[in-house]
Amino acid sequence: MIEFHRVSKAYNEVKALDDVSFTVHPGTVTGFLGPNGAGKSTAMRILAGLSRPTSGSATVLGRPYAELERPGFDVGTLLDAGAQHPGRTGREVLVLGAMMLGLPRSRVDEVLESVGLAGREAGRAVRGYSLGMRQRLGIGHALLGRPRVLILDEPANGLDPQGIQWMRGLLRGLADSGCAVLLSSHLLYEVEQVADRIVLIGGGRVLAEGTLAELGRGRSLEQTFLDLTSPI
Ligand SMILES: Nc1ncnc2c1ncn2[C@@H]1O[C@H](COP(=O)(O)OP(=O)(O)OP(=O)(O)O)[C@@H](O)[C@H]1O
Repeated sequence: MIEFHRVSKAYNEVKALDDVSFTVHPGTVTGFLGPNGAGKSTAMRILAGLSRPTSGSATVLGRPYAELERPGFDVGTLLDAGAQHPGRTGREVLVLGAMMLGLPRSRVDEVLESVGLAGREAGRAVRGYSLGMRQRLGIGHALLGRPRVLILDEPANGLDPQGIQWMRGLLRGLADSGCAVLLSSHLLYEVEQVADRIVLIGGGRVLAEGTLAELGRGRSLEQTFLDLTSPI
């Protein structure tokens, strides 16, 4: 479970988040949408303990990230696919992550297999990876500890059609097994395929929240997005 309770974040005079409240329940994928600069990354960074809210609270499984006792097993994050050291191989990145969690090497092999990077790809340096391969590695890193909560910032960026289809199945399977998944994306068609609920933000405020059917009322998600976020 993820909960934002009246979260605000100001960067000097810029209000990146303004009184944001919403909940992501176990067993669901929640699409987190909004135009550029809406505040999605800021909200996800606060949730993952990388930034502090000016006021309000963001919690994972009932606690702020910093207070989780087993963060690597509770929550998996993909906030920046470019964050891995370019000189490390994909396997090394995951081995380091597994070591930090006290997991066996066999878990690394399982994850490499499940994200489609097993074999030769695992032994290549990350600097030679395409964006899609980096996203797969980042998703694998997030999944290492079999977390119950996933925070994914634009994970479909750079994935090819097979990759997008794979990720759809992966997220659906994780949610069906009880995970709470928060997924930001600008690929509205993709979100429409996989999300159970939508949180739409603009200018740091929640503009709409609900199931696709509740939000759309017969419109496509793209049309709903444009209707709610376009200046009048
Ligand atoms: N470190 C920072 N310092 C100052 N302003 C910031 C900082 N980080 C974000 N902002 C501002 O906060 C607002 C929200 O930015 P944020 O990156 O959260 O939006 P976003 O919804 O993730 O956008 P995008 O879809 O473009 O990734 C923007 O006005 C941005 O300029």
